[in-house]
Amino acid sequence: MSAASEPPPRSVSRRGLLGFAGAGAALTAAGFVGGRATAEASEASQAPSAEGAAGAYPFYGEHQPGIVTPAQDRLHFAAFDLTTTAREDLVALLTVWTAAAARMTAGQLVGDEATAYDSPPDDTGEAIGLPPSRLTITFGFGPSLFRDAQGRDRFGLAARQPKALARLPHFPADNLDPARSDGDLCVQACADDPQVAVHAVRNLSRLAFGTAALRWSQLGFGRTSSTSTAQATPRNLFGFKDGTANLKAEDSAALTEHLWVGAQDDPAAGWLAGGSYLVARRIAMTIETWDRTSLREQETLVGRDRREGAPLSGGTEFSEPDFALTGREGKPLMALNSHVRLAHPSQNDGVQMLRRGYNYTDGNDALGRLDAGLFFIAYVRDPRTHYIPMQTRMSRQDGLMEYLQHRASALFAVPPGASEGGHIGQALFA
Ligand SMILES: C=CC1=C(C)c2cc3[nH]c(cc4nc(cc5[nH]c(cc1n2)c(C)c5CCC(=O)O)C(CCC(=O)O)=C4C)c(C)c3C=C
Ligand SMILES: [Fe+2]
Repeated sequence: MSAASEPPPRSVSRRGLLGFAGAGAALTAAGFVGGRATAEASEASQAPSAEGAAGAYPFYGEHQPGIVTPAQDRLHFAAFDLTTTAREDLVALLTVWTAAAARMTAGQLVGDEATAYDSPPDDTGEAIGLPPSRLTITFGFGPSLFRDAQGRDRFGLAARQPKALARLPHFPADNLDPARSDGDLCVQACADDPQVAVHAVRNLSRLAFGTAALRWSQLGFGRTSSTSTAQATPRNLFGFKDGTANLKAEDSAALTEHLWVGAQDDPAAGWLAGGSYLVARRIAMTIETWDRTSLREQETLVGRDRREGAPLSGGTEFSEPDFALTGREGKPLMALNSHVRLAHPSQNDGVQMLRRGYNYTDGNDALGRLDAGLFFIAYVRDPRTHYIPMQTRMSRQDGLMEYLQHRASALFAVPPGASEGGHIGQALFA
């Protein structure tokens, strides 16, 4: 389903209370899927929250939600490592996660509120009474799910590992923290309310207890992209519009060409057809230095003007840059080391990506400098053609790199959407 035909969010309140086997029995999928109807919980009588802010996207569909879905305002991203060695535990986890994700995106609690008074509640509770807030939950599989660091087949899946799913290479100037990089599984939770996004990751993490453990996580605020032509372009922490020339949900031909994995892309990994690849990079921005840089220099490095986001070669925000145009001194108006020039499809064999990143701030250092930046997320059809060459070139030549540090990195294969009654990644295990 293209985003243009994606059903609009429904307005509901977070209160339906279909049954859910508690955390202890969480991984017995049947206990979850067959859940008991227990509509008598106290929250069920709460008044629905305000309409309008209450949009709900369906979880099931051809593609996973949270990719071409109009980017929400908040992010909670998490990577998990499996602690089990049993394939059936992995399948049970994906089954339980799928059902829980469908419930939470619909604005429901994950479990049965009518649990024994002396047991911990099935749902952690902090989203009770909150609307769905356009929550989407998107799951991905890391290379280490297929083979461990020694190349051993962990779950009998190695033969089906996509060729493009390998740890990203070390790029020039990378300064990565391994503890914040990679992971067997990932969960991207996006919503307009941070509490709803955090609730989603927290409950999925809780359901994984005994099967998978949180490896790293990242909060994001302020989307740094538009994924629909209906959205206004937001700004990143450098103060520039970000997302202008992004792939947009309405351009279904471009999505087919650059975003979705095709059925013939990798015959051994046919299970990924209709899915995509998710690149995650935690990029620290030295904003104090940036803030002491002239506007002229800032705009030259980006290649666009700060106010309108128009290319420096002229026009308005959505005008195509003219890389041949030169100024009075004979220099190109779009500098050779400008970010937009180096990232433009014309410099990258025509490839495009769907960017879906968020701003982040995580405190400050002893000198009072903010630990802030961009949690870069991009979805691509094939990272070998659509990300790695561009990143290599940008790491070497992009003038913005003087103000950036890539601190974490991960790549995940994002399976297609699940159908009702099935689970995420089901075709991988068939
Ligand atoms: C390798 C991919 C990219 C990384 C990493 C990246 C980091 C990054 N970008 C900005 C700010 C802007 N990026 C803009 C455009 C843009 N960036 C990429 C790719 C990466 N960016 C692409 C493909 C594009 C589109 C290029 C085009 O077709 O014109 C812009 C301009 C506005 C826009 O079109 O979105 C800004 C501003 C930062 C600050 C950053 C790392 C922190
Ligand atoms: Fe960029």
